[in-house]
Amino acid sequence: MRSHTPITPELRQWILETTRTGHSLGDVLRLMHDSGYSQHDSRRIVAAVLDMPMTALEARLRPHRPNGAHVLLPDGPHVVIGERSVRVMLAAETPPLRVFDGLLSDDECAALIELAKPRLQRARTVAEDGAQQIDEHRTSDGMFFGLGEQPLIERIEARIAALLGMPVDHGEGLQVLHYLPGQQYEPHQDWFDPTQPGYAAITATGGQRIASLVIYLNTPDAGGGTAFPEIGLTVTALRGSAVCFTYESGDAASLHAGLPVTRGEKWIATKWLRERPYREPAGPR
Ligand SMILES: O=C(O)CCC(=O)C(=O)O
Ligand SMILES: [Fe+2]
Repeated sequence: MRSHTPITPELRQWILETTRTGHSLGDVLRLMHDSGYSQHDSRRIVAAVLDMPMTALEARLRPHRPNGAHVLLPDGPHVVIGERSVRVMLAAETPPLRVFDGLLSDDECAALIELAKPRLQRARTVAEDGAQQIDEHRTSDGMFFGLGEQPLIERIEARIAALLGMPVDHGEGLQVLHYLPGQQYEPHQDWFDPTQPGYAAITATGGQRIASLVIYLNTPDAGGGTAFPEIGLTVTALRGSAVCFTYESGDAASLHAGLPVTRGEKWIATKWLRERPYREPAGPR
């Protein structure tokens, strides 16, 4: 049995007052998470105090999506897409997550690395004002392919769309990242924080990010897995396999990190999906 955090009278009072004064359930859960409650505990407590079934609470947290686009994570054990049979190796519910094996062939992985190599630059993150910035928390080198830029990219994007049930045009261009020993990507969320000043600009085209797919293009000699510290899970980086996780309701549990490579190198390709069709902004990135 999982041990349950007790609901103190003060906490009960605070939840009732905060929701009564017009704050959303998302706000209440965010504040609880900020003061140290796990996502599971805060949802359970809020549902109990407001006398709502968990499923009703989860439904209230899900943003309205007028065009009905949702990522559909497959259950497996196999997903057959054209000539390929992709294996579903692991599933989690919070965050919704799947590990896929055999998503790309060894030849496809090698070809992606070769295409990316001459175009690598120090990877950037999105600053609070929406601008691209160099970030000490992300020490890898990276580059973006344009959507459908080459036949190989087009084929991979079509496979991802079929695997996740999302049209190709909801995807940002595929990003390739290269990590050397010691390089990592510290714990972060891929979705954009709606409270940050640059949010409107970043989401003007395509809206919020709703899911991430990280594909491993090689197998590091040691280290370099993708960790999900909120749920105590580390996905091993293995060539051709991938991890996909969704966060349609701005899920705190989707916190993740690219662990330091301790020996060898690590190559990944990341596909971020948007809630609406996305066209890449023109100009240098
Ligand atoms: O390197 C990894 O395993 C994770 C990469 C990642 O989180 C990202 O590209 O957003
Ligand atoms: Fe990420």
